[in-house]
Amino acid sequence: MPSDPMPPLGAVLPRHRDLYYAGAWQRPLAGGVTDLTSPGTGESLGTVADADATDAEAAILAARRGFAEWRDVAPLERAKILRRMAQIVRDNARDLALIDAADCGNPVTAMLGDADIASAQLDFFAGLVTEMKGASIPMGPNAVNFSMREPRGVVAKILPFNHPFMFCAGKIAAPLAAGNAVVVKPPEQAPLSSLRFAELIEGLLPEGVFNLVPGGRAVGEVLASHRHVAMVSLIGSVPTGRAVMRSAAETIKPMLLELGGKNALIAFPDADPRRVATALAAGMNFTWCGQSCGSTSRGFIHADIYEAVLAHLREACAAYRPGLPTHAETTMGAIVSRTQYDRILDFIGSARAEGARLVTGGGHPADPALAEGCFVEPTVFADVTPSMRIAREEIFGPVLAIASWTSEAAMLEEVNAVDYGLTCSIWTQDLDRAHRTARTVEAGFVWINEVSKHFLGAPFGGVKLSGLGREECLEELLAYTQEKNIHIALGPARPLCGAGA
Ligand SMILES: NC(=O)c1ccc[n+]([C@@H]2O[C@H](COP(=O)([O-])OP(=O)(O)OC[C@H]3O[C@@H](n4cnc5c(N)ncnc54)[C@H](O)[C@@H]3O)[C@@H](O)[C@H]2O)c1
Repeated sequence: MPSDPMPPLGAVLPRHRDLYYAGAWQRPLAGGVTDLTSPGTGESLGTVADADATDAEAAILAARRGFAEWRDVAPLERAKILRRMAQIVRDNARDLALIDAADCGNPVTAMLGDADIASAQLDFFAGLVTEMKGASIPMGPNAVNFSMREPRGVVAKILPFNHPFMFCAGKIAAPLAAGNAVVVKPPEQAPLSSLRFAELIEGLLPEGVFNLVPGGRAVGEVLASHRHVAMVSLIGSVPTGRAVMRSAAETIKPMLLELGGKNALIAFPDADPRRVATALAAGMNFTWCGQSCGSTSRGFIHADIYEAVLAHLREACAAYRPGLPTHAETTMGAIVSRTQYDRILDFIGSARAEGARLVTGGGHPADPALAEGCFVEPTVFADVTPSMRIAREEIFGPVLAIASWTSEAAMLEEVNAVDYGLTCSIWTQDLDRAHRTARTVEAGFVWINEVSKHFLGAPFGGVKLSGLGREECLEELLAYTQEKNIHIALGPARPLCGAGA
């Protein structure tokens, strides 16, 4: 918990509400603006620019010019600038966390953790700049053949609403470290922390290297389809992933996609029911209302420990109490928007109608202080069957669906029956069984007797519909590079022969 009192929100909000490109603040060319509302209180947060396609093109052109300069900055110089950005994030963590709390509804104290993660990512990729290595290939005494890695060019980063600031600051680390210029499209629901970040790092990078275009889908579509964007990276939903792939097809753009999840937590009969219950609550990321791609929103609990786990689970969920996101003691925030709130309540209604057993939660909290905000209690349904909507669809809300099992084979079939494949958490004391299960589940990131955590350096990403590529590791840096092979003929000139096709 922060020791100093929280500053007033008005003192930390960004002064600039426009676009940032070519090293300066720019008005949207068609003058578009959109209103922002705080999801915790329903209060207005003012307006912000709503960029359109022509704005996106202007930012891309600025980024092209920025790239021409940035690619030639020595890697260790680039690293120094990234480290300065990391320090700026640390120095301003509380203000950035408060902006996100007001704008996206996540609790301010938890958002300080987002600032830690973003600054750690900036430092991590700063440390990897010289790992963008090529290789030499033996070709005999009269030639030198080597490959080198180059940055790709302009990289578009299209971001979702659940960790606005962490994604804006942390996810530009790898492309910038590799020598690319970036055009960031922040989430339309919560762009303010990205604008504040742009203010804070103003002047640190050459003009056009970091560009920020607040707007909606129209901006994303231009970024994904434009011939001068060399690569697109999206964190978002599966339908948006498909749309981005279609937009990028014309220009054969490489991409990184971090998409949705409907992840499983599996408990075997030898697992401790209390620890499993705590893991189920922690794995749901109730702090930010389950609005997390990696949330383990499906619990598969062996029948032997099923009721014991459910009994502990009520207590584990009680640790998360919805409260005003900007208050330091709040342990669970608000849903990002009225649209998402209505969607989540609709899922809860479907679970009731389809006969799931409500264990805890199930609606808006009774606290009158929260009446105007988009709050939903931590909600758990038991006896969920595979055909229910809450068993199959990503809710992106604080709704956990639990089922009991007796046949390991049938349970694993059900775990793998969804088209998503991001994370999975396995609870057992039997190492053979844990390892066998980890090999069988279709997921890109698996915890054994652990849940929710990410580990910088360990590849994070999904299989099946959950995405393409891996982040938070060396592979992320390398994804923003392309290989060029160079062959140098040495010695006296010889007749050309054996020319390639
Ligand atoms: N795998 C991960 O690491 C990860 C992390 C966080 C969130 N997510 C996923 O994000 C989703 C929730 O976030 P959201 O509702 O903001 O997602 P979303 O897909 O609605 O929007 C994400 C971003 O894409 C933009 N966008 C929307 N349509 C577009 C189009 N046709 N072309 C280009 N851009 C477009 C949006 O404006 C926004 O900036 C969930 O599905 C969640 O699982 C995944």
